[in-house]
Amino acid sequence: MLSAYTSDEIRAAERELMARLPDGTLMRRAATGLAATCAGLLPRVYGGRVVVLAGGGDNGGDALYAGAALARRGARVHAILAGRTAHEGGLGELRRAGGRVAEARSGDAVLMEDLIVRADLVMDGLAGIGGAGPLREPYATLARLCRRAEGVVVAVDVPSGVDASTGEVAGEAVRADVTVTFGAVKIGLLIDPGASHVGALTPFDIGLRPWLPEPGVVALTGADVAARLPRPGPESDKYRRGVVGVVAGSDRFTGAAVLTVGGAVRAGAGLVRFASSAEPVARVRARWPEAVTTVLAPGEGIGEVGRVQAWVLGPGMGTGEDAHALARSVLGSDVPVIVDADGLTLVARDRSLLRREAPTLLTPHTGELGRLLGVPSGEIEAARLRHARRAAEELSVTVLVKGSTTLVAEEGRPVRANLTGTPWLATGGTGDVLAGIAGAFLAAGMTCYEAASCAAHVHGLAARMAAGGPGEGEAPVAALDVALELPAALRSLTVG
Ligand SMILES: NC(=O)C1=CN([C@@H]2O[C@H](COP(=O)(O)OP(=O)(O)OC[C@H]3O[C@@H](n4cnc5c(N)ncnc54)[C@H](OP(=O)(O)O)[C@@H]3O)[C@@H](O)[C@H]2O)[C@@H](O)CC1
Ligand SMILES: Nc1ncnc2c1ncn2[C@@H]1O[C@H](COP(=O)(O)OP(=O)(O)O)[C@@H](O)[C@H]1O
Ligand SMILES: [K+]
Repeated sequence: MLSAYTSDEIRAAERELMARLPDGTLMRRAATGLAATCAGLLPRVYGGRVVVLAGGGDNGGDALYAGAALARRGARVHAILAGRTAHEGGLGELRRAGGRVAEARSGDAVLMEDLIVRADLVMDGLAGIGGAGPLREPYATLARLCRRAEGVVVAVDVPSGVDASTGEVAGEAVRADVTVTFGAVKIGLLIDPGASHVGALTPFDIGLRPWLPEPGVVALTGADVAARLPRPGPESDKYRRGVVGVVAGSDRFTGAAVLTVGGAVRAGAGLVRFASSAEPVARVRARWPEAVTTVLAPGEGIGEVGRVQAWVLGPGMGTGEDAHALARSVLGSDVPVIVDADGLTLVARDRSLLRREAPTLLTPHTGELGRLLGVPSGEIEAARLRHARRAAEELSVTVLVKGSTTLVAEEGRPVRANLTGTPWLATGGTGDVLAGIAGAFLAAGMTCYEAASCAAHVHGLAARMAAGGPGEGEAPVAALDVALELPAALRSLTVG
């Protein structure tokens, strides 16, 4: 399990550790790790062109010391100072090692721009966990110039401009190829928009672990998911493995039904019971003969569908009166329910649907969450963590918020950030598949929190495998490809 922390938590741990070490030891450790990573990224250290962007704080100090270490190995190092002051020790050491120094406020702007653009490596030491609010000038201009850098951009601890505690980005921010982060992973490195500025995340241990608290955000690794996934034993039968009921689709939206059932079937449900109107039932029967189907008359509830251990409610079911009655019937059951898509629209309109004893998992994208909370989706995308937590608290349910970062929030537990997935998932119907996967896991007896976070992981993994990435050779995926790739994704997960 990967644990992530706020800036305040990191600072408190640093204080404890620093009190036990000679002055400057921690920064030396950080700079040593940073210099080693940078050396590995340079085509050749000797003669390599390195630019150090240094803010006025300790983040700049790390970068200056690391720059000095590279200069001692023969790199041509230029520091550009963004603050009115710079870290004294680091600056002195860089100068002694032969590094050149310019000040962003008074130096030759064209020359500095040229240095950044043409460097083999740019170290971003503008601001780390001490960064607050939108980057001011000249920090913002330097961060913007990093985008034009032809060499590799290495963020020191945190890409400058990214809020280390939340992943929020209020203005300009550095887009790094690599982020070397010290002591522990910061929450903002896992959650978009911050996460998409990080590049390859390279944690470097400086000994903070014993002083870190319980994390507020965690991420499951493949081994964590493998250890949690249901597997049939010798005594298993289809009922014990978990029967999932799916209420999805309508005469207008038949595909959502096929995809949701597909997610549940391919993720390993013991049995899928599917209930809807005649047209989606015909489509599901044709595509997934494994499913047991029931045609519902308009306005009819789930009374005749048979016993299930969990329901998935919503994809493509419509939002009219009959759909509302059907949603009430499903949410009136005494088993866990996943509410997705149209089901969420119904719940946003009539919150009383959520008054129930059994657990409920909502799986909104940011637009749907916006409707639930009465907040524009843009605000949710800018501050995902805050809104995921708020939704879980306000609605007293487990919430899986979809999008470029998927988060699972439940009151009293750390938020789980998902590390798998690919932007290729941004295509119609993939959310329906996800709801089906989570349904299979929930029916197998997992809690909403575990089912949601494991489903997100497996879904993201299947999508990546279907897309064929990372890097060259990727191709678009269709939602059904994700469902079909699920067994391969599940097979690839091994308990560590
Ligand atoms: N403590 C330790 O032992 C260790 C600490 N470590 C390192 O220290 C880092 C934390 O250092 P820190 O606390 O000095 O803060 P830091 O991230 O440099 O930011 C402050 C600077 O940024 C500037 N600035 C801020 N916001 C800004 C804005 N919006 N726009 C523009 N400028 C802005 C701010 O400017 P000012 O407000 O002073 O004008 C100030 O100059 C941490 O991330 C890690 O790298 C490691 O070496 C491990 C050991
Ligand atoms: N930019 C992105 N990067 C990674 N994953 C994404 C991105 N955009 C969407 N996704 C994922 O794609 C899926 C889309 O689900 P959803 O919005 O419900 O679509 P639909 O309703 O068409 O099924 C979710 O799992 C979401 O997390
Ligand atoms: K930085």
